[in-house]
Amino acid sequence: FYSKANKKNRKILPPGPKGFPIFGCLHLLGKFPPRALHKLAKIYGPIMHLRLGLMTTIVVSSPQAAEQFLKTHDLIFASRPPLQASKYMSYQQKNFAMAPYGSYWRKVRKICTQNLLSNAKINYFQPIRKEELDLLIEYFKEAVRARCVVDISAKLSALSANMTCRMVLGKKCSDDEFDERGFENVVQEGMELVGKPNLGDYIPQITGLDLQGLTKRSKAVAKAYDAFLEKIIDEHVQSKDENRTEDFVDVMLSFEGSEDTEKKIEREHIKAILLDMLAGAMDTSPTVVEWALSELIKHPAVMKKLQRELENIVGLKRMVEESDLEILEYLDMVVKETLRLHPVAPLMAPHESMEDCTVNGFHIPKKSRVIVNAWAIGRDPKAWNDPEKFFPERFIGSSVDVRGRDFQLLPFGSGRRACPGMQLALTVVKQVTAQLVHCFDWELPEGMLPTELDMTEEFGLVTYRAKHLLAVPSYRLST
Ligand code: HEM
Repeated sequence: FYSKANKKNRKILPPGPKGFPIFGCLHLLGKFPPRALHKLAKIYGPIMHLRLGLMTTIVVSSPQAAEQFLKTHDLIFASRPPLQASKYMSYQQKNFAMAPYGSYWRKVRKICTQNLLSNAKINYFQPIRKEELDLLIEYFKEAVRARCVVDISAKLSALSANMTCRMVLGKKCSDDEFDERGFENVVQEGMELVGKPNLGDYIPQITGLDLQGLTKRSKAVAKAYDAFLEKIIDEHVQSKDENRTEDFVDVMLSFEGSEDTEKKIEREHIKAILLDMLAGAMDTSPTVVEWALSELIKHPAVMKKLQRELENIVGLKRMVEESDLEILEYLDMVVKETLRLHPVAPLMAPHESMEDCTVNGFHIPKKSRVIVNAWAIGRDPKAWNDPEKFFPERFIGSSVDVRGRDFQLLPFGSGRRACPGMQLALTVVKQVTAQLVHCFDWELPEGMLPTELDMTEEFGLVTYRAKHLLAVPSYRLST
């Protein structure tokens, strides 16, 4: 009787590969973990258990399983695990993206969504985005005159840095006011460090050894960030210009002095949140545009079809305006298809369970780390026909969207921890992609054929192209 009852009450973890003592399955992650985990999920199933170091990790790899974790049991999985990189670079996880679930996270999410990421604020910053994009178009027009190759990846990254700094910090940031490596490089290094598996996060007993040198690098990046943010905040505090338009730093500083304990936040919180907004916006959107352009160059028929849509709706006598985006249906499909095959945060951000939970009959222990493999979900053959093919037409007549309602397409996540910057991101991605495709034809350098374009991915919290996208523009408009 006892043995029967025991069997009945036994908690069964999801299936998964057995690992080595101590290291667990860390060696299975390979160079590009989303692909390695996708392969393992084909063997063990869409809810898989792995021990990564000493940490219980659950990997979610199908739309149905993702719905269970991000909708049905959303609250239980709404926290984040502690990570070394965030400890050093985000002031002991005082930022918004990695804060554990609770009242602080709720307060910060509200401040950010109301004061930077609401539709009203996005519209308010529209002239800034237009000015910066116009400058980029002028730069490419110069390149047309000089008939030279341009580094699209580098220019997109600079465009995004300028737009983001102006929206968040109220001004562009030149490299010379940062550490000698330059602003964009340090932010990119920070993103890389957050995304790279750090052994200390998986085997806490060896954290102090810093075997990969990642903690040392995180501390150096944190020091550069801190000096920079202190300078920006001081400039805002000391500014006597009464005509200056209020930016996000001013808003955050108004909470520092708040009498209301519900709203009050300290200087370290402000710096951590500013960093989140910079990191959240700077690298993600340009990377999506970079992948979209790569796919369009690789698929000339899709490029032509998108250019035809722009010709019909916008015409060749003017550039694309943000107000045109609503009715550009094929552009919407191209962006969705890009995000399906290249979700720039392919493993999202890690979630952590706050309680024991049972999902599909499997026991998920409290404090498990949960990884949702958006990269694998976008390639699930049960959800997508011919999943490896770049084919925007698959969205014709389909209501599937990227906003977190449809679990087969999760580039921005879903549920409580879903991306709060989605609306801003989609506006920027669509506007920049449309403008570059409308204003220019693009040819690969040195006679390279579209089929020869290297599409290798470089894994990190944001997955970039391993090689910069280079191309030669020629101008299309009649103005
Ligand atoms: C195309 C661009 C972007 C993509 C693909 C993207 C994707 C994501 C994803 C997948 C997550 C994690 C969701 C989860 O863990 O469940 C996330 C979280 C987040 N994103 Fe984005 N994002 C983008 C742009 C932005 C922008 C422009 C901002 C802000 C200016 C931003 C700020 C954040 C923040 C603060 C979080 C953490 C939310 C939380 O933990 O509550 N993102 N994003």
